[in-house]
Amino acid sequence: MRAIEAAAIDSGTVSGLDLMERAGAAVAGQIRLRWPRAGTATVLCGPGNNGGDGFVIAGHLARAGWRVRVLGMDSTPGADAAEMKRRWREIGPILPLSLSDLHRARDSDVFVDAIFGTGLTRPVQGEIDALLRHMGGSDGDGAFYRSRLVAVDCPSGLCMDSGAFLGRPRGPHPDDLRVALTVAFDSPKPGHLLERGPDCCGRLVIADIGLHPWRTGIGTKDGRRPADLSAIWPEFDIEDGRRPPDATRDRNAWLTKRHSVEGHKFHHGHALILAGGLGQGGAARLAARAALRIGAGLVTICPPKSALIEHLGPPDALMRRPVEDANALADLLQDRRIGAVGLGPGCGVDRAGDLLPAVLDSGRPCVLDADALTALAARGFKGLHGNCVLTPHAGEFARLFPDLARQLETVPQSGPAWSRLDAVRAAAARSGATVLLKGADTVIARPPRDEPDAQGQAVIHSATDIPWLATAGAGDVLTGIIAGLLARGLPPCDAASIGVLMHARAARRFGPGLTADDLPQSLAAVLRDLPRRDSPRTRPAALLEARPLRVWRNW
Ligand SMILES: NC(=O)C1=CN([C@@H]2O[C@H](COP(=O)(O)OP(=O)(O)OC[C@H]3O[C@@H](n4cnc5c(N)ncnc54)[C@H](OP(=O)(O)O)[C@@H]3O)[C@@H](O)[C@H]2O)[C@@H](O)CC1
Ligand SMILES: Nc1ncnc2c1ncn2[C@@H]1O[C@H](COP(=O)(O)OP(=O)(O)O)[C@@H](O)[C@H]1O
Ligand SMILES: [K+]
Repeated sequence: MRAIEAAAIDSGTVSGLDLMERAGAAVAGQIRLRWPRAGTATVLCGPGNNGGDGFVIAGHLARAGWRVRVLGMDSTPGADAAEMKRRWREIGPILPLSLSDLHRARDSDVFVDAIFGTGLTRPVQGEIDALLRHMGGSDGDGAFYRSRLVAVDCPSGLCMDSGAFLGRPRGPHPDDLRVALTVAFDSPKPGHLLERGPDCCGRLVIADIGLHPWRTGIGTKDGRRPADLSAIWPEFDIEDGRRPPDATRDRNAWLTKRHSVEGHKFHHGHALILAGGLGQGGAARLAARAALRIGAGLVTICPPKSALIEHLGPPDALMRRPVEDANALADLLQDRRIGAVGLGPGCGVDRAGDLLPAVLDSGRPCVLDADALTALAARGFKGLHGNCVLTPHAGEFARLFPDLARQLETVPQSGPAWSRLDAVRAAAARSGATVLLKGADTVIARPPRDEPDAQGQAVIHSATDIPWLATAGAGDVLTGIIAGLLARGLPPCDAASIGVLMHARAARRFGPGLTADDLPQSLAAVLRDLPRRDSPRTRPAALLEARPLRVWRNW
């Protein structure tokens, strides 16, 4: 964000003061939209530019007829914030940013948290810490403040790179400041989507402050985006927010129409799903059904011979072929038409460990999940290659990468804190495979390549609005979706990212009461409704509301 802002300011087209004015105006506008009757507002201003935004907000609300109280610090901010502070002083006083002055402001309809934003570098301490904890609720009236709090960029104390509160143990904490509305600028940041972010930010609104040209590269002097940003801003696509960009619509057309009119089923790929012993077949069958639904031309499920009987029922579209051991699998994989392999769900750790070398030696794109990950943790990463996708949940991730998982649990003492994004990128670099860490805040990273543009590309997918997706077998369905997309020819990181997106959309579309069995069926409806080139524009692009957090973000 800082690099984009710097590029915008360096271009001479816009000044820091302009950006601050736009940011403050956007927040004031959101407040007036949600509290249409002018009331009483208390604006809490910190020492930096976040505080600068606060002074702008105070001015806008005052001019709109609100009674505004500003609490601020006795500090000398940078030039832009100092100018905004000076302008506010022409309108009203600045009271001390203290707990006692906050208590005197309890008649307020709205409290604006403009204390810290993206510039937080260390845990908050002293009087401001006490004030934030009071509003958070551990020793105060949290529910009272929560319904009235509007955060500028983020709730203060939250690290925007990680979604962790600096100085606090990871995970929910009674002191965490949770707000009703967060207005952030230009784009959601990782901290809005990861860990505590979604819960603490409340309703998240992304306000456009005119930085697109420097995000996408249009309008910079040499016509390119700043080089160091290319890896983190390749795509921007918020579901339901606005008409999808061309790349997304091309992708949607590909997903629904398949390749060409002349194509036959083999052109749409053949996926192999390996299954386990008798009585364990459900997980693999879920994966196989999902691979069929996402559009693989053929899907074969491969249990050992003794378990074949378990797979004789529907779906009839599924092919069955017994695979006894690694040799049999290696023979089968001589067939070049088999485009991808799914290994792990319901396989049994021993069988998965036995079959794993044959899968890896074939060089075939593969998804390794569940028991295959446990087997992998025991044997190490040798043989993994760039066409492998690992799909661990948190427990499996800790088995595979214990040091990275431990680092994610330490109390962060400085910003930017080590994040899930960092951990998954490190895991991808170490294993040489695409890694997908499952959860409400799924993170996907591919191993770094030599080209600078592609280095460490990662994706965050937020599914905090669909808790019913956390149901037995949902992960098996995801394995099948990704295997199906790999068989259809998508590169591993794309197959993983698009797979997660389709998986979540299927759950969202079905709604509460979902079981994993419903997901493949629901996928058909999702594919049917994907916006395509002729889809109408649904909302103006200026304000993107990302709540429920249906944010698909490619970093
Ligand atoms: N740049 C732009 O063009 C635009 C930026 N915009 C806005 O600016 C925000 C970012 O501004 P920012 O970089 O000034 O950081 P901010 O979050 O205000 O805090 C920094 C201050 O806090 C201090 N500090 C840090 N940690 C602390 C602690 N634990 N306890 C105590 N102090 C602590 C730190 O001091 P220092 O670390 O230097 O000692 C510094 O003084 C961004 O979120 C958005 O709202 C918009 O206006 C759009 C245009
Ligand atoms: N709180 C949550 N909200 C939304 N989705 C979740 C949540 N927790 C987990 N998920 C998703 O649910 C699925 C569960 O997969 P997994 O843990 O492998 O379960 P299983 O092994 O039972 O299939 C994953 O896609 C994961 O991202
Ligand atoms: K803030």
